[in-house]
Amino acid sequence: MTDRILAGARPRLLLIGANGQVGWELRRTLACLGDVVAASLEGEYGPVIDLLDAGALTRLVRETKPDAIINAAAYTAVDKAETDRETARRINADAVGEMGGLAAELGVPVIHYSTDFVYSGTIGRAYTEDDTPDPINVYGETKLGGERALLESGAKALIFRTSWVYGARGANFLLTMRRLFQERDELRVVDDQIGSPTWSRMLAEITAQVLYRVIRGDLDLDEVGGLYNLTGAGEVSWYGFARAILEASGSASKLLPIPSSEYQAPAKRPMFSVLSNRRFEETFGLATPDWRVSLAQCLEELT
Ligand SMILES: NC(=O)C1=CN([C@@H]2O[C@H](COP(=O)(O)OP(=O)(O)OC[C@H]3O[C@@H](n4cnc5c(N)ncnc54)[C@H](OP(=O)(O)O)[C@@H]3O)[C@@H](O)[C@H]2O)C=CC1
Ligand SMILES: Cc1cn([C@H]2C[C@H](O)[C@@H](COP(=O)(O)OP(=O)(O)O[C@H]3O[C@@H](C)C(=O)[C@@H](O)[C@H]3O)O2)c(=O)[nH]c1=O
Repeated sequence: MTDRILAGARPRLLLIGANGQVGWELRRTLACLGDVVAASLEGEYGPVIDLLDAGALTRLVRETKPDAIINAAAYTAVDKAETDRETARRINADAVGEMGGLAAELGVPVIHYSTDFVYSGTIGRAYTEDDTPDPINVYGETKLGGERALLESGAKALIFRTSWVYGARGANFLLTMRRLFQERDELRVVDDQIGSPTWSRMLAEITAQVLYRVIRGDLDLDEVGGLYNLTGAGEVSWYGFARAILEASGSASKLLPIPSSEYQAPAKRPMFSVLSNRRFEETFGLATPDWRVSLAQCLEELT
């Protein structure tokens, strides 16, 4: 707990990446916990922050003097990252390490997100936090770099490794499928990549529940800080996820399962990247809903 909070002030929460899928939900959810300084690339809801601008993060953090930093910014264009490694590395790894250093200087916690793509997807069972990462694409490599840089920075940090994030806004598989079902009579989707879809709102809400306890001093990150898997419960292929979206949409489009070999993309994707949430559940006493439950709730908003 910072001196400001001990003195009775409302926590000041610096949210970075406030206009992304998860960031947009966090801006609303975190408002219950304190005053949110919602920074983003274009400055839609607060200060502008470009993580590629050397010195900008330091200026923002020193000016804001936050009681906690929540980082939802990232380079998430998986295919583009293959030919834009340097930019992805600076945003996903270097800036995250810098954030950790600044948080350590102020003695405030950082919450950050990582991905199932730190794994190759060849282990054949749900990954635990003890499994050794072995990314097979540039995005995954740079996100792994960010995890390590943050853990080595000396900051009190929570890293939530999540997967297959979707929601009612932003660039995501749910919205892409809904658009394509309108535009095309037939759609082919890979049926041999398995993972766990995660609703951006659910992730934001569960983050807020944990952060509430951290800010109050009920959870000590010297004890429980570190890496946690945190995804929607259950597993499905992209095809299975698309089918659930199709069935809810009432579209007459035809949906065909295909093997990954028939879907050409610049970046390789893991074939089985289900993550076990057990460590998160046991540590924080919270469990995520099955992906079908969250999908239905998200779709209620879109209809
Ligand atoms: N999407 C997914 O399926 C998954 C995401 N994650 C992780 O979850 C977190 C949140 O992801 P999600 O919300 O889906 O991602 P989004 O791509 O929706 O949001 C990322 C945000 O980062 C911003 N950003 C990009 N470059 C910069 C920069 N140079 N400076 C400042 N901001 C920048 C983007 O701005 P702009 O929109 O203006 O480009 C965007 O608002 C990330 O850490 C991601 O790696 C983990 C697993 C799955
Ligand atoms: C649009 C489309 C995609 N696909 C396949 C391609 C890919 O294997 C899978 C998902 O495609 P997308 O490009 O939407 O998603 P992708 O960029 O692979 O999603 C990943 O994003 C990053 C940020 C993460 O961290 C991961 O957890 C994961 O969510 O579906 C089809 O088979 N048919 C289609 O028509």
